[in-house]
Amino acid sequence: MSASVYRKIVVKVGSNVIAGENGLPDLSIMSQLIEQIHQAKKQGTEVILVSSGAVASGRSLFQVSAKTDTVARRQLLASIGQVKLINTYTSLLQAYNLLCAQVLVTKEDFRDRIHYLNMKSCLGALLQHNIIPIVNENDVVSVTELMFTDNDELAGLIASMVGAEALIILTNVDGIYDRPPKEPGAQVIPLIDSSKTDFSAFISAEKSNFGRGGMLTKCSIAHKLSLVGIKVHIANGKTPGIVTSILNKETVGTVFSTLANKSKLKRWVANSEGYAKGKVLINEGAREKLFQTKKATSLLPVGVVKIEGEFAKGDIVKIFSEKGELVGLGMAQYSSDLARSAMGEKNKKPLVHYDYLFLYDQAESPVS
Ligand SMILES: Nc1ncnc2c1ncn2[C@@H]1O[C@H](COP(=O)(O)OP(=O)(O)O)[C@@H](O)[C@H]1O
Ligand SMILES: N[C@@H](CCC(=O)OP(=O)(O)O)C(=O)O
Repeated sequence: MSASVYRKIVVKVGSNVIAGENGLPDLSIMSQLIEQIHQAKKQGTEVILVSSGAVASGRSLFQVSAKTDTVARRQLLASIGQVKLINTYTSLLQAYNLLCAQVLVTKEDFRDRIHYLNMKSCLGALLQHNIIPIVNENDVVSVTELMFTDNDELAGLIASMVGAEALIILTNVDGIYDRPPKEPGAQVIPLIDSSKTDFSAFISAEKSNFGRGGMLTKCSIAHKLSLVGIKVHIANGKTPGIVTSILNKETVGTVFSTLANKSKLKRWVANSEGYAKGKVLINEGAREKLFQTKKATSLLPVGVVKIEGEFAKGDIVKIFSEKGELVGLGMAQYSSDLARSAMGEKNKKPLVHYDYLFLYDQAESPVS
């Protein structure tokens, strides 16, 4: 058996892969997936599974009355269905003498560095003990604005957190097509240059029956992960042996090229955009200095022209150029009040230290 191309991967499986035509979980697909995870582990790859499918599983157990409102309906189905989903994985893994762990998370758990580190050490301990973490959103408490866009976003955050080399997104199409998949002549794009950010030319907002975010979310996550050196594969989870094929370097599905590797701290910052508390506007001189110098440069108050919103020490802030472009993200070293008083002044402590500064550096060349 050849060694896998990756040492650590996150595999995300969508509701439409887990669920058959009738919306109920498809046992043969799930067992195929588990068999491939077992195979990957034998090839020396650590695997974290991010699995959707709680709502679909709930549907197979219980019929919610038509009068129940949409939020309660989802909570009900997901909370009932998650038990079945994890039990199904547990029994499928038993055949290989493997244990799994249920990890249910919310957006809040990614909000600050302490929560983030707690979750990270739990996942680390599970992997160390050869247990497969199976992650899903905690749909009981994650409602409306507290929700992740979808589990693709969650999987991206997990991949970044654990320092995975790749995220494999298993969906119900063969990859990203050069036009809506049902259009005649549509072809899968094998490799996408991650420095591109506009995917709207060939990706429609169309979603599969039970999907939440659609293909555009997958692309924007793939783009973000490529900036921190994580490869993203998008492939059809219903195709037998698909994970094994990817790990054996076969050309299947779509892969996003990666850009230069970044430190773990920068990975965390890079994936924290959704949690930013305030905005920092910098002048052109500061922007040039941050981008052009070969030296590690921190963001100093002298280059800051405006602070918007309130933030505390340790919060993530968005950094904008004077033209209004989002140029980066950083962790503030002090509060918005102190930042306002230091703004424009020389010889002040950096507002964002270089180690906690992530710049959207489009100039880096892809290293696919
Ligand atoms: N260019 C494209 N290539 C592939 N899929 C596309 C494209 N444009 C839109 N889609 C839609 O994206 C869907 C996959 O996203 P989604 O429904 O969120 O799946 P999942 O449940 O696996 O997360 C496909 O079924 C397809 O309908
Ligand atoms: N947490 C939900 C899945 C939500 C979700 O993002 O679904 P999908 O777009 O199919 O990955 C569930 O388990 O049913």
